[in-house]
Amino acid sequence: MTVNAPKAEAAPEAAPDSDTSPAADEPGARGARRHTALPKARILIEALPWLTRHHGRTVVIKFGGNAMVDEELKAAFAQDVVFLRHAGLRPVVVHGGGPQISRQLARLGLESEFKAGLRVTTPETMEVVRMVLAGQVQRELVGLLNRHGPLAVGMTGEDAHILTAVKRLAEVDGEPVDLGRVGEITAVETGAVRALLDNGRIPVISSIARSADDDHVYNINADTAAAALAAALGAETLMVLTDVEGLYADWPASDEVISRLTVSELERLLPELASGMVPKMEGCLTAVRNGVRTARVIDGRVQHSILLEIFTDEGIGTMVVPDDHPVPNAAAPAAAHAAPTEGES
Ligand SMILES: Nc1ncnc2c1ncn2[C@@H]1O[C@H](COP(=O)(O)OP(=O)(O)O)[C@@H](O)[C@H]1O
Ligand SMILES: CC(=O)N[C@@H](CCC(=O)OP(=O)(O)O)C(=O)O
Repeated sequence: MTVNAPKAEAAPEAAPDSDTSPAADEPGARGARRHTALPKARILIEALPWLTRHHGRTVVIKFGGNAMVDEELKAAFAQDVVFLRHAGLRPVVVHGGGPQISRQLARLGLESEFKAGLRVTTPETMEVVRMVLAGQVQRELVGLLNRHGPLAVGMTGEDAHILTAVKRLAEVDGEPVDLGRVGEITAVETGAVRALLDNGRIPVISSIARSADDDHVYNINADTAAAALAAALGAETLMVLTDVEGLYADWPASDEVISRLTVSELERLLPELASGMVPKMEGCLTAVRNGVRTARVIDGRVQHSILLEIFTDEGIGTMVVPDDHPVPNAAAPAAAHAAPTEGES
């Protein structure tokens, strides 16, 4: 048994502890090292209420194509998700890749056209969507996560009937508009996702759905797919990572972020929102209406934004809560995301 060692167990990649070196054996050296490690212990202890609160809970994280800004951010995203998994949560990643799809279409000389915020998807476009989401973006995320161990398993909504959809029409100026192979989710089959979670894995899901007649596949907005999955899994939290700080109250005129919204407040606000935020906020609304405890839109450009959101009272972004969700103590710092108390997240 090691008593009062500066570190009971070295991190796998850390240099071997220098306990046995002559310098470390000098009486002052041990005391000083213990002292310098204390802030780390405090940070860990600060996270205890959140760790307790979220243990064993499912968190669906939507990683948007616009938030995948650089290699460092993507690596930090993967670290956060693996951290959640090792902290006893059950993270599920649903990813987008809109900009990546548009780039590939441009390379092929195909145009990207959006109506009501959704990509007009011809059968030819659908092939590119599937190739980019399942063959590139998903593979990259799975690879980044699996640098930390055999954790992530990639799937699309087609696999094991996870997502089934029917054709979705958009509405533009009050008129129905045909978007081609864009789908509206009609059923979510969570068996395969739950089995992976029970097995300690991290499912990484591309936003593509099968059609009920198995005739073809549908392009699904990734925010919508993440929200449907969060609801079907009975997730604790839906976390949408994007390229802005959260929902701006008066975008683009001001950058004042709305930190907390109830379902009723969001319902009133929704008709006024501009296109990028519409699927996100509709998704948050659907998720919370269907039992997800909180849905959050956070800034994916901030390194470790997921950990900040889950484990600290420095929560960032916009949080959507049920109407009867307890209002946090207004006197507490960062009131919208203050430390969890009974019934709070
Ligand atoms: N009220 C709003 N608050 C914040 N962003 C908004 C708002 N209305 C529209 N947007 C736009 O929505 C964008 C995010 O949506 P999107 O580009 O689809 O991102 P992602 O790829 O992460 O899904 C922002 O970059 C911003 O331009
Ligand atoms: C129907 C529809 O618009 N599908 C999206 C799917 C990807 C997506 O949603 O990616 P982001 O999350 O990065 O925006 C698209 O084709 O761009």
